[in-house]
Amino acid sequence: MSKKEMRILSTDEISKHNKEGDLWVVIDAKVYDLSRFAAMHPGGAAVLYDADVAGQDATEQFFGLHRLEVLLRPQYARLIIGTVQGEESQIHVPEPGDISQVPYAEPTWLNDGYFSPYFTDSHRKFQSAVRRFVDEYVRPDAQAREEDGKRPSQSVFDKMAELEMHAMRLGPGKHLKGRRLMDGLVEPEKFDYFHELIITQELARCGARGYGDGMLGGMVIGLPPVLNFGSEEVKKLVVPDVLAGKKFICLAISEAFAGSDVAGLRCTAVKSEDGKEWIINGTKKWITNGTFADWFTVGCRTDGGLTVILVPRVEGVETKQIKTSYSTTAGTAYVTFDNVRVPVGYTLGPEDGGLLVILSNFNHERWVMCCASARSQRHVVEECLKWAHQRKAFGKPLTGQAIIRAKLAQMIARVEAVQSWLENVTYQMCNMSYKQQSSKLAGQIAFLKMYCTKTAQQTAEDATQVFGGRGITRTGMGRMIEHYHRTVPFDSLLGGAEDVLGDLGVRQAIRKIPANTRL
Ligand code: HEM
Repeated sequence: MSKKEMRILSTDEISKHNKEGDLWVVIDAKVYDLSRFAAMHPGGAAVLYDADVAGQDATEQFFGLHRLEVLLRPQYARLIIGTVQGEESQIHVPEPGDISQVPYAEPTWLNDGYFSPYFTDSHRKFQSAVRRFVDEYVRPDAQAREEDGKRPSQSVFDKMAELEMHAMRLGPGKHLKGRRLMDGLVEPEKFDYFHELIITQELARCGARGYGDGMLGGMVIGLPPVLNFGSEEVKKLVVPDVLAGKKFICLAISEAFAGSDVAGLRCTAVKSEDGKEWIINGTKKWITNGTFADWFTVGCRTDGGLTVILVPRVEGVETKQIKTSYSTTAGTAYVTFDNVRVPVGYTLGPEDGGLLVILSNFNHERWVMCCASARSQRHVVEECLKWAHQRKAFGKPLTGQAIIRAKLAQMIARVEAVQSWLENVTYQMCNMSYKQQSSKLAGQIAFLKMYCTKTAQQTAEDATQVFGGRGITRTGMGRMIEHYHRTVPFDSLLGGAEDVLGDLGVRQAIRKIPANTRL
């Protein structure tokens, strides 16, 4: 209905429409005609004929039971016939790009009146553009694909490619040279890890974990070995199409036989008699984006150790979807290589020196996961604050219960700690050479990831208690919490299991204790 046709209705008039076949309800100063909808209402017709609802202002009841997004669906927005005389809508409908005004819903650097030693004007402009883009194009696709399990839409990949977002997700480096980043907002040489953190955190706000990995998680970990260790010929073959979002690549290391223990891999590569080809046999498991990948960066056992080899989807390569507890939109695959022949020129890094190739990428991969995990955790804090504020139980909002406030306190403290530590590590990355990062940050990043994912799980547990039954329901008020609680273990396993990482950090620290130190 156009604004012109909107009627201004008195509360007296509205209250007369309070029965079956003639039912009006007020929500946030807008009058909804539910006469025909009542029979189709998912919550049943009876609740709408209640004396407190029919012909009355049911705003509070509505928001105790539904998310704001319900009212924004076009089929429901059409039910509005007018507004209440002398009243104005009080509820803010977020616009693409908006910064949330809920305390702790944003990292401090994005809140008015707070300061940051790390984020510059360039980062702020960049954040604002990325958020608008994600709100407009990525979030709707994320929610739809998370439901139907298909991979992220090609139209979204294409739009991201126009802005060079795929290239930026690999971090600062030579691969950005000559590219127009975010419509020219950042010069390639000025792009740093804080810009990358922003992209990762903005994407994580979609609250769709399977989609988050489907959104080329495989590229973020599978392409760096090509960029850093591939021949010029191989790079030319692979990099342009992958960064244009036209072809897909994944990292294929873990197997049913070996996960964190990369030295125990069983997939083999042997040279053909003429020495010109590798012949690859074996299997890989949990390969993100594997179902739709055109290229696989594969860790293989060779005569003298491990070798990383780029494998195209050729004869002998097969991929099967693995059903995990997040959606199939991530394209998690079981991959089999059956006498697959690839040119020896596709070797990435030194023959038998693959361990270095694999390890060299771990810090960045884990740091990316920390960025996403910290932001998802914050999204849950926002959901809990909003819910506790609008939901009434025992005659008062949930925020009136001390036990709920205590849970919120822990959640907020955890997410603030995680983000502050993350920003510190990111600052170190911006100022260290790659070599320095490997020696000084491997332990820091391992601990940070361990801490991010431990606190994430505590927050998932607390949030589920705060939401009650809704926290275990896939639709409605608690759907974000149900999703988070179900998918939170992914971060604690992918890129290095929590306990393995903690141990790695301690072992590195022990090695660096000066030999001449004593209590
Ligand atoms: C414009 C008006 C309304 C629309 C479009 C609407 C729509 C919906 C939808 C789509 C659901 C499914 C759950 C979800 O997606 O959140 C639902 C559930 C429900 N609705 Fe409504 N509704 C309206 C008004 C009301 C009002 C005024 C009440 C007041 C009592 C109410 C009570 C319920 C209940 C009890 C449920 C079940 C909630 C649950 O399973 O947790 N609805 N409604």
